[in-house]
Order: sequence, then C-alpha cells, then structure tokens
Amino acid sequence: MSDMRLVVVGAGGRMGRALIRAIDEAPGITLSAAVERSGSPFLGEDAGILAGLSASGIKLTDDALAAFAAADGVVDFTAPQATRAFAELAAQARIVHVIGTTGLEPEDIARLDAAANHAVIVRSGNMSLGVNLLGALTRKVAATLGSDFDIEIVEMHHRHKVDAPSGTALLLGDAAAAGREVPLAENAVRVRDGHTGPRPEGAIGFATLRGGSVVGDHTVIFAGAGERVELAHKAEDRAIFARGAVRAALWGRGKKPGHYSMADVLGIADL
Ligand SMILES: NC(=O)C1=CN([C@@H]2O[C@H](COP(=O)(O)OP(=O)(O)OC[C@H]3O[C@@H](n4cnc5c(N)ncnc54)[C@H](OP(=O)(O)O)[C@@H]3O)[C@@H](O)[C@H]2O)C=CC1
Ligand SMILES: O=C(O)C1=N[C@H](C(=O)O)C[C@H](O)C1
Repeated sequence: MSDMRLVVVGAGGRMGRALIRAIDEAPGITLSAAVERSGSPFLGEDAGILAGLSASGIKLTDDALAAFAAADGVVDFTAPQATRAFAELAAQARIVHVIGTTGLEPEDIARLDAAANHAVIVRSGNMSLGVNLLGALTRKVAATLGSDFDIEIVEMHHRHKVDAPSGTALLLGDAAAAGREVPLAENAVRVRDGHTGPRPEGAIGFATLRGGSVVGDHTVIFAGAGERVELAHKAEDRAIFARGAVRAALWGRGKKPGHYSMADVLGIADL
C-alpha cells in the first residue's frame, strides 16, 4: 500500500510541530500539507524548518479544502471552533480525522457523532499509551473500591493551556464514573470556591493547576477512611501524544465510518 498522506492542521502550534516531527520519523506515512489559520504569521514557512527538521518543501497554507482533497487523513490539535469546521471538511473529503483538540462541548461531540456517519473519526483527550492505560486502571479501581472511597482528579499543565479541566482529567473522570456505573455529568464537581459545604456523596472532584512548562501531569486519588490509593501519569514530552496520533491515523485508514477512541486503536477498550 502507498504511504498514507497526512495533513497537519494547526501546524505552527506546540502539537502541530511535534506532529510534523512524528510523521517524519514514522514509516508508511507522509506529510502532504500543513495548515494554519488565515492571517497566521507562519503561512508560507516551510513545515520541516518550523518543526526543527530540514526543509520539507511543504509550505504552510490556509487552504484546508485543497489540502484535505489531496490527503488520506488529517491530524487536528487546534481549538474547538477550528475542529468543528475541520470535521465538516474531513467528512466531505471522506478522510480519516484524528482529533486531539480538548475543550469540546457536548454539542460539539454530537456534531462529530453526525460527521462520523461518513468519516472515520478517532478522538481522545489524550493520545498517549500511558494515559489510556491509566484510564482502564481507573475504571477497574473505581469499580473495585466502590463509593466508600472519594475520587479526586488533580491535573497540572503549562501556563499557556486555555481549557480546564483538561481533556485527560475528563477522560479519567469518565473512566471513574464508568467504573461506578454512574454518569459523570451528574457527579462531577469541576470547581470549588467559598463555603462549599461538605463533599456531596458520590462526587468526582477536579482540581486544576497551571504554571510553567509542565507538559501534563494527572493523578487520580481514591481517598478512603484511613488510606488513599493514587494512580498517576506524568507526560515529559509532547512526542508521546504525536506518536499516538500518527498511530491512530494509520489504524483508521480503511476502517468503516465511526467515532473511535484511542482505547480502540490500542486494543484496550475491553481491558
Ligand atoms: N489529545 C491529546 O493527546 C493532546 C491534546 N492537546 C490539545 O491540542 C490542542 C492544541 O494544543 P497546543 O498545540 O498546545 O496549542 P497551540 O495553541 O500551541 O496550537 C494550536 C494551533 O492551532 C492553530 N489554529 C487555531 N485555529 C485554527 C484554524 N481555524 N485553522 C488552522 N489552525 C488553527 C493555532 O493558531 P493561532 O495560534 O493563530 O490561534 C495554533 O497554531 C489543545 O486543545 C490541547 O488541549 C494537546 C496535547 C495532547
Ligand atoms: O494542552 C495540553 O498541553 C494538553 N492537553 C491535553 C489535555 O487537555 O488533557 C493532553 C495533555 O495533557 C496536554
């Protein structure tokens, strides 16, 4: 089979550059275009040079339509508004859409579900092997310990991050809720301030820290009477997310349309 032709959108961003490097390293896949928004200062720059590699001959463009028409897939770590638009274009072009963008609202997810009638979408709040394994472990521990143990999820990210709680924290919250067989939306406590009163029974709490250059730290705390269990993951390099996204794109090629997760890609959905 010929190499998979992959577009990176948000190519000038932190993840965009990591994705260009991951595609350069991976067999069976080629960077076919690098897209940024209209007016971006990066338009016209060489994608390879921007990512710290040698020149690739691919210049950053704002013409996503043309880029998608000549590709087999797109990797998208941008912003919710951009991902909404890219999902429509990817579905029209019938190409694989790998989505790492976080901060998506339930309405956005519903639109992606609709787009997945025509396109292969692989979406996860975290594309790393370690976090997806942590998700499976969280589900199991939550099911085993039951509601005598309070669940709190603590995350820390770099000072530039714009959404909270992180996509990963919500993924882990979903896993904990699934372990308890309850909906996360009805049990999540996403912020606390002032006289909050005692902890609601069954709450799944979130705490958000922001600062410096932290790539992404997550801890799930199960706090019982007289003991605590903690499960943690620390990301040290954005390459782990980028490699996961490339793996997801290759996995999605030739799959039937649907809205898949990274756990599907890694074969750990039933763990
Ligand atoms: N699922 C996962 O494993 C991971 C997910 N993420 C998520 O990925 C997203 C991006 O993170 P990060 O790379 O750090 O953020 P950055 O802000 O560094 O990069 C985002 C890039 O997308 C660009 N962009 C925004 N809108 C458009 C558009 N309409 N068309 C083309 N490009 C656009 C931005 O341009 P401009 O600056 O001009 O707005 C920017 O270059 C976040 O939601 C983050 O949470 C991050 C790491 C891992
Ligand atoms: O914005 C980031 O940087 C990250 N975002 C993702 C998230 O919201 O969980 C994944 C990773 O933690 C880095």
